[in-house]
Formats: sequence, structure tokens, C-alpha cells
Amino acid sequence: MLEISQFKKVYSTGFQLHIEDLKLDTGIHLIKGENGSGKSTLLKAIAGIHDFEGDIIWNGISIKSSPVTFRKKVNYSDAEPHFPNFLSLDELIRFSLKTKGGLKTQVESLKREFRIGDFSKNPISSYSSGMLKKAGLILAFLGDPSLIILDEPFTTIDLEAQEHLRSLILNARKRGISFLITGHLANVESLLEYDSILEISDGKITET
Ligand SMILES: Nc1ncnc2c1ncn2[C@@H]1O[C@H](COP(=O)(O)OP(=O)(O)OP(=O)(O)O)[C@@H](O)[C@H]1O
Repeated sequence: MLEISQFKKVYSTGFQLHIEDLKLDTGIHLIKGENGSGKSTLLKAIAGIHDFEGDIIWNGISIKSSPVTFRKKVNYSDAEPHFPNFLSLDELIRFSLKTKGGLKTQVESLKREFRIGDFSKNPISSYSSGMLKKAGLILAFLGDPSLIILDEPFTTIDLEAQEHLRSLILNARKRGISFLITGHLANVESLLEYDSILEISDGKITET
């Protein structure tokens, strides 16, 4: 279960996001909201990228008191991934395997599913935006996460990759992995069956 309590994030621009108390069971959860409503802000806080007031607990592990254990269990893919340009995807994967664990067979199967092939040897600077997105998605599935956070996962990638991603999510869900997903596409609600749909607006989150 994901538990968010007394959450507060304030930017210097004046934007604020407050979540008094939110509990989400194991499952696939969609977070909707207009541009600039705070979806990425919340996901980045849960992924341990942004600091915030309050606490976020995943299956009893607090990001504040046990950040390393928390991050081993929670993986994240950015809406627009950024990686050091001089590294290759293979190097990023090796780093992820060292820090988060994971099997070479898992890597090969993910690279096959997303049709990355040998391109993973090339530096990130040579990647198209779709390839970059696929790189971020592959890294988000590596290791042994029990929660995978995917910010706008279905944008930028082609229809075939969208279908592979859909199957990956459904298969992982069967193995007990939970997902927090944001989406902009009009059809994102029909792409998957969600256990809950939440909406962020006016700096607050509500279940729809
Ligand atoms: N690092 C930052 N510093 C200051 N303000 C920020 C920062 N990141 C985001 N914001 C502001 O916080 C608000 C929420 O942004 P956020 O990226 O979380 O929205 P979003 O719902 O993910 O938007 P989109 O759908 O456009 O991706 C916006 O007003 C944005 O300008």
C-alpha cells in the first residue's frame, strides 16, 4: 500500500500541492490533471527526486527514514527522460543492475520487446525522442521493483511500443507489481483497466 501523509510541496513560483492523507492499495492507478496541475511534481516526490514536507510510505517503508530500501522497491520513468549524453543505454543498464539488481535475461527481453537491438551500444546523444523514452521505460522495469511510476508512458512512443508497454504493465501487475501512471492522451483511460483514477486540480488530489 502507498500512504502519503501531510504532503506539501511549494515552489518559488507560488505553485503548491497539498495531500493531507492518501492511501492506494496494490494495483494500477491513473493520475490525471491539466498541464501544470502537479502530476509530475507528485511522481518525482514519490520517486525520491524532489524533496517535500510530510511522508510517503510504500509497503511500510518510509522514503524519509529508509530512502535506500524505498528506492530499491520504487522505479521511475520520466515523461521526458534526460540521461548524460556521453553514456550508452547499455552503460545505464549496467549501472542500474549494480545498484538495483536484476537479471541479464530481463534486460535482453526488455530490449527485444522495445526493439532497441544493438542500438543500446550508442551514446544517448544519438537517440531520437522515442528511443530515449524507450530507454527510460526499460530502466523503470529493471530490478525487482514492487511499484513502478510511469510519467506519461504512452506519449512519444509508436503504436507497436505502446502495445508492448501495455502487455508489460499487465504482466507485471499479475506478478503483484503496482503502477502509478499519468496520462494526457484522450485514450489513456481506455488503454488499461485502472484500480483507481485520481485527479489533481487546484493543488489537491481527489479520487474520481
Ligand atoms: N522545478 C520547478 N521549480 C518551480 N516551479 C516548478 C518546477 N517544476 C514544476 N513547477 C511548477 O509546478 C507546477 C506543476 O508542474 P508539474 O510539472 O508538476 O505539472 P504537470 O501536471 O506534470 O504538467 P504537464 O501535464 O504539463 O506535464 C507548474 O506550475 C510548474 O510551472
